[in-house]
Amino acid sequence: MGTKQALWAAYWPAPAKLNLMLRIVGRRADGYHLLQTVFQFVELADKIRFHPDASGRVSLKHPLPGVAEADDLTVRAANLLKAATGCSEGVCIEVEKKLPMGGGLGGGSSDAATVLVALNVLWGLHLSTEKLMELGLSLGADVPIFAFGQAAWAEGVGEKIQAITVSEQWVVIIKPDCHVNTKEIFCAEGLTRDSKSIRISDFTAGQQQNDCLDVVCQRYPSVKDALVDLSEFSDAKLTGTGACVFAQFDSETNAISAYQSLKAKWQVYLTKSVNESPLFSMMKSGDFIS
Ligand SMILES: C[C@@](CO)(OP(=O)(O)O)[C@H](O)COP(=O)(O)OP(=O)(O)OC[C@H]1O[C@@H](n2ccc(N)nc2=O)[C@H](O)[C@@H]1O
Ligand SMILES: Nc1ncnc2c1ncn2[C@@H]1O[C@H](COP(=O)(O)OP(=O)(O)O)[C@@H](O)[C@H]1O
Repeated sequence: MGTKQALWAAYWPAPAKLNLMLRIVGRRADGYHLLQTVFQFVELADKIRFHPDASGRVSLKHPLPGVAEADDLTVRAANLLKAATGCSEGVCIEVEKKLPMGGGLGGGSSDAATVLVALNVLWGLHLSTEKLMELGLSLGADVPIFAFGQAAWAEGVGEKIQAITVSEQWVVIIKPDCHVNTKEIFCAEGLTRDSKSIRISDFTAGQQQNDCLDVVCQRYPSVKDALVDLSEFSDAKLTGTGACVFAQFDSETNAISAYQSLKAKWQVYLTKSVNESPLFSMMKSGDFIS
């Protein structure tokens, strides 16, 4: 890893995730749904920089519109780390937001995980990945996968995680102009909640449905429109509870051509899927971007 100075000057990536499939296989006593899902990362990422604060306070350089500073997942993650370790350090967190909020790409959860992983290094806390994942789970169901950092098969509410290798491809993502409320989808009457549990080999053999798809398309017509438009180019899927939809391409030329055609009508992103989170790739390579 780089020198202390290089680490404090670095921009730490907080990548988006895709759910390559999502099955709802049951429900816990507290109402939370039991899932089977496959997570993979993409190179598209928020970027986070940390500035030491001798006062011991945790603050944000640029609060996000519509999110109170104390509710921001990055601030909550840093305060959680302090409470769990008794660390008296302070930090000002600077987030360069690239990921659309509330789009099913997990940006807030990823920001929180990057704060946990980065401050563990910057503050010299030496917490294990398992401990960071456990702390992350108390912030949100999607935080542990980002602290784990490898594409994974996940069960439970997303906390029982097993690394898998899936093919890395070019990806085109459309963010429809709507905000899907995750809670509303999980509360919907028509939601499939009794899918049969499958094995990883079933997923590999092609069982890759997203059980939220029908309910999301009924309630959010622009998600359905985006799926129809993207399907012209490749198999299109919903990530998580949406609103984003994505398609994978093994040819860069085909991905660029889809991106070019769609961008007149949609907010669209061209990126690559990766099995190792760019956060972990950066830490392993020691190639810190400042
Ligand atoms: C569905 C997934 C798949 O990756 O992603 P998103 O598309 O939302 O990002 C996640 O499990 C989302 O996890 P997370 O982002 O932490 O969910 P939250 O916003 O906390 O959930 C909002 C509400 O949805 C319901 N909920 C959420 C997750 C779950 N497994 N069962 C549920 O019933 C609960 O009522 C919860 O209060
Ligand atoms: N640092 C953060 N970045 C994004 N959203 C945040 C953050 N902190 C709190 N939030 C809240 O979390 C919600 C979900 O954000 P996000 O993780 O981007 O979406 P999703 O879970 O659909 O992928 C946002 O609408 C916002 O209110």
